[in-house]
Formats: sequence, structure tokens, C-alpha cells
Amino acid sequence: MKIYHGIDDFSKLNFAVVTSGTFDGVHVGHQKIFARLREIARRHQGETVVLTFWPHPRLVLHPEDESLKLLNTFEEKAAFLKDQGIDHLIRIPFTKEFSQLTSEQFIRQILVETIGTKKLVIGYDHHFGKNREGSFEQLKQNAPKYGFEVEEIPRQDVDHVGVSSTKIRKALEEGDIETATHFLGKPYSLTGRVVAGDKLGRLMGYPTANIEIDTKYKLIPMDGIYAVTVQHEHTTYGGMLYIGNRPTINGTKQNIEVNIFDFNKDIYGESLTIYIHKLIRGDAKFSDLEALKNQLHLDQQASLAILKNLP
Ligand SMILES: Cc1cc2nc3c(=O)[nH]c(=O)nc-3n(C[C@H](O)[C@H](O)[C@H](O)COP(=O)(O)O)c2cc1C
Ligand SMILES: Nc1ncnc2c1ncn2[C@@H]1O[C@H](COP(=O)(O)OP(=O)(O)O)[C@@H](O)[C@H]1O
Repeated sequence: MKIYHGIDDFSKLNFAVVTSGTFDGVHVGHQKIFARLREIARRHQGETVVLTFWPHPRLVLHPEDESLKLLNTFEEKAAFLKDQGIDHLIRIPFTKEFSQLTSEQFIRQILVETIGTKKLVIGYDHHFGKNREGSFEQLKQNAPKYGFEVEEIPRQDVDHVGVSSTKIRKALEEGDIETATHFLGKPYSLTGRVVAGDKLGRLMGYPTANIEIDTKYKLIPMDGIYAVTVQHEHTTYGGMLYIGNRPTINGTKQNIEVNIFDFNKDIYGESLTIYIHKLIRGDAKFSDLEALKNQLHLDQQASLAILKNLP
């Protein structure tokens, strides 16, 4: 998959099969659209193109709203789209200026003249262009004059399992990992760099790699303890993840830390990806570190039992 940061270096294709959207999560509803793109491209010897906007339009149009959380960073989204068999990913830098483009200009300048769109596939509820004025109906009316066809993925196909990025966000915020995994079609993951903590973990016999996530927009699931798998370089390990303020030691800021099973390496500064499988329990305040240590032993047993039964 080729990634383009803008449209300037894109060479027009002979038969582009295109969809556009933010696709946060690249969930099973989105995956229907990508399957359809692949099918059309195969039939016409075309190439699949995803047009996406980054930063997320809401971050640009409503920067004062700090509540927006996203399921994916751009890098994660790109990796998932590659897995979906997308040939070209175009990341349009979303700016206020870009948001003023009319749907007519968007169709003519970007879809037709730059990309060479012959088939456009969109979800039933997709809108685009200034004030979201462009709709499926309008596209369908205008498509013949621009020389492409448009296909709508009907509501019952996108929604047949009731999937939406909003529902996935809500499930993660409630610790309902099973629902999130089901809708995403894969486990939710966090990627970050290992930073130094207070060196208490090692003393308790459970060293924990503290993870720093470089974007404040990435959604962090509910505080609690989770059974996880951890990818370090090309190896995957079992582990248990803690998300919380560490009430036992009267901590004040949210920590994300993971104890990796059967692992003993100094990995400060390195990158880890954590796949979250199931909530074990909520965060709790213990009388002292000894009591917490006893609980950590139980958490490890619980995590191992969950990991053993993963599909
Ligand atoms: C699986 C797991 C569960 C944890 N549960 C709690 C908890 O319920 N309450 C709490 O205050 N801290 C909890 N912690 C956080 C510990 O307090 C933390 O790992 C310890 O303070 C070490 O911090 P450090 O990495 O900065 O040295 C948990 C940590 C892990 C790995
Ligand atoms: N099994 C393990 N799980 C997590 N980290 C480990 C493990 N073994 C060694 N480490 C290393 O130890 C560090 C965590 O030790 P810890 O005493 O909790 O220190 P800190 O407070 O700096 O996180 C990790 O960042 C990592 O470099």
C-alpha cells in the first residue's frame, strides 16, 4: 500500500475504485466497504483507493472540544487499511480552508481530475464537502457527467450488527472489551514507548513497563486491570495491564503499565503494542504494597486463565 500525505504527488489512475471517510477503528462495518472495493477492483483490474482526512475534521473545526477520543492513530489506521488490501491511502491534511471546498469542487478536482475515480463506494450515511452538503443522492445525480459510477453500501449492510465507532468507544470506556473486540473484528490495541516509573514494581516482584502514548486523542479504556498480549519487536507475550491513578500509593495521574509474563529485559525507550482482551477487575486502593502484591498474584492467575482460552 502506498501512502500519500496530500494529493500533490498522486499520479492519476486508469481505474480507481475509491471510498472516502475517517474510518475510525476500521471496524467490521468499514470492512464491508473495503471488501466491496476489492471485489470491484478485481473485476475491472482497477486499484483500490482510500481517501481520508487527518487531523480528524472535528479536531480542526472544533479545537475547543477536548472530549473527542479516537480509536486509532493515523499509523494504526494505515496498518489496518493495508491489511484490508487497500492499494493507495491518501491522507488529505484537513484544514479550515479544505473544509470550505464545495462538494462539487471536491468531486471534480479531487475525485475526477486527481485520482481518476471510475467507481465510488460510500456508506449510506456519508456526507462530505462544505457543511456536509454532499450526499449519496447528489453524487448519484452528478456521477454520469463526471464519468464515474457510484455505489452505496446500504444501511442494513453497514449496520446489520449495529456497529459504529461511537458504540465501540462507549464499550471501551465501560471496560466492555468483548463488545469492542466483536465490533472491531480484532482486539483493541495501545502502542507506546516505555518510560521510567517509580521503580516500585520491581520491588514487589512485578516490574511494570510504563507506557507513554504520544497522542492525547487516543482513547484509553476504563481504569482497571486487563488480560493482554504484548508485542515487543517480533515476539508476543502474555501480560497484565494496569490503567489507573494508583490509589494505593496516592497517585494523582493516570498510569498505563504492563507486567509482561516470562520476560526479563530492560526495554526503556522501546515501543510496545498491547492487545487488550478482557477486564479482570476495577482499580482499587489497598492498605499497603504487600496487600497489593498479593492481589497482583491473583491478577496474574486470572490473566493466564483468560489468555489460555483465547481463540
Ligand atoms: C496487574 C496490575 C494491577 C494493579 N492494580 C493496582 C490497584 O488495584 N491499585 C493500585 O493502586 N495500583 C495498582 N497497580 C499499580 C501498582 O501500584 C504499580 O504497578 C506500582 O506502583 C509500581 O509502579 P512503577 O512502575 O512506577 O514502579 C497495579 C499494577 C499492575 C501491573
Ligand atoms: N517482565 C517485565 N515486565 C515489564 N517490564 C519489565 C519486565 N522485566 C523487565 N522489565 C523492565 O523493567 C522496567 C519496569 O521495572 P519497574 O521496577 O516497574 O520500574 P519503573 O518504575 O521504571 O517502571 C520496565 O520498563 C522494563 O524495562
